[in-house]
Amino acid sequence: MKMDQRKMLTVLIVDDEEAYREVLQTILEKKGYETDTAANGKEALEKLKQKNYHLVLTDLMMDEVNGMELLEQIKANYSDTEVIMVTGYGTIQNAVEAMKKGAFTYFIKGHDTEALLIEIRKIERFASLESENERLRSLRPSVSCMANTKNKKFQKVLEMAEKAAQSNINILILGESGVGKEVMADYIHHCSKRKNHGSMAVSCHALSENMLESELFGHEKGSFTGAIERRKGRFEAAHGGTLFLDEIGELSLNTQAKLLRAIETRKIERIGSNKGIDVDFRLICATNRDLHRAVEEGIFREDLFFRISSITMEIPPLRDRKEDIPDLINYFVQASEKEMKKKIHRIEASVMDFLLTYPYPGNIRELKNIVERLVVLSTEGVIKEAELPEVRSNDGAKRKTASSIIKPLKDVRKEFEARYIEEVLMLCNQNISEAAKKLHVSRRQLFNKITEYGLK
Ligand SMILES: Nc1ncnc2c1ncn2[C@@H]1O[C@H](COP(=O)(O)OP(=O)(O)OP(=O)(O)O)[C@@H](O)[C@H]1O
Repeated sequence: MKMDQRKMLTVLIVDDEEAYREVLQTILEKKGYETDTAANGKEALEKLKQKNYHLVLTDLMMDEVNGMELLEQIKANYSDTEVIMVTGYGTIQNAVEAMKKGAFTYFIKGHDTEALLIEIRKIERFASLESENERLRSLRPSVSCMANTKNKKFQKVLEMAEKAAQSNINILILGESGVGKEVMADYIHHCSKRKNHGSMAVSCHALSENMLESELFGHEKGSFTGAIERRKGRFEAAHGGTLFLDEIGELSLNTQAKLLRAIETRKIERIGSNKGIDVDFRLICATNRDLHRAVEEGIFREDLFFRISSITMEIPPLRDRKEDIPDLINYFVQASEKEMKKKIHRIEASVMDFLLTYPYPGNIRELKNIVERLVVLSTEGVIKEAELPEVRSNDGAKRKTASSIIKPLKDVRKEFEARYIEEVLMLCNQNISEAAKKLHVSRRQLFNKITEYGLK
């Protein structure tokens, strides 16, 4: 049974001895548990109809539906409710029997109630643990979509992420634009002990150097024109939690030096102040840039690269994990239905065929956009082929969506680069050293490209 984080465990105490009911009620209420009482099994069943209880603490021997019968009814009809059987000395054998029938444990009347409280705390932990997972799922619906991946390579990445989440190690997430690097960073944060503290995301690409530094480190009032009041930066806001730096490859050398110092000393200074402020953060960075290359080109500090990449994981592009496309389509259709208050009853086979086979250069982001658009344009609950903004290529076989005609320049560059390298390799009989020489790049650089584009 789900337990709201703020709510306490709800307990129903069932005993025909009024004095004993009251003793237990007083003890449990002192611990902050919400309690109700019933004088026998029959009364308890009535109460169970009206309210959800996490736990029923029941005496074994009672008239009108005894403890064992009550247990059987609870396990049959309220399977999430735990039962602790309370017995006298002479009936321990029955208590053991009760556990076989699904009771959580038993408690012997007259024993130290501390033992009972320990068992109740266990139930409480289970309930809140379950609710935490539940909360996670409802907060981040995309997480369940990711966690249920059918792709072996991505499963390994997820396993690595879950393990890495347990430590404070710095993590670098690689992958093409739109593959879900930020979603992964979020997942790691929520799998970690830091989940109850903030997770701050900063895109290093979107801001100018000065703005970015002010965003990261904060500033004192009057430290620059426009700094009309003191402002805490993201490092401070992420204290105790996670700092996610997206597009880390875009940082200027200047900011890289400041970031390196913050990572090494775990201290930052607000702009306009030289007072060191302690900050405790887990750093997750992401990029779709080739950082090795950026290091070789001298535009990314090697020491910073080593610092941020204690664990590096690469999210495969969507075209390499096609087995996840059906779940993602379902997820985005449902999410769009909810958001747009529309109901989709049917997707035409040709649209489905397209969605399942399209190569998605823009990865999950592109799939999401296409599905959202299709749901908007749907009529009478049907997504039709006519709604697919398609153009047929000359041979009439391949279809492309309008969103794929105009692509980000960097994607086009990559596609061209991949095709060109492939051609040069062919001319050089797949000899990498020779091709590298002709292309004026190092053998390692070329090798990285070949791996990146999956050319071999
Ligand atoms: N597993 C998933 N389930 C549902 N939605 C997802 C999933 N992964 C990514 N998305 C969605 O796809 C879009 C792109 O995801 P995200 O921003 O995490 O990608 P990214 O790799 O960080 O992109 P960029 O490199 O452009 O920053 C977002 O709208 C995100 O919500």
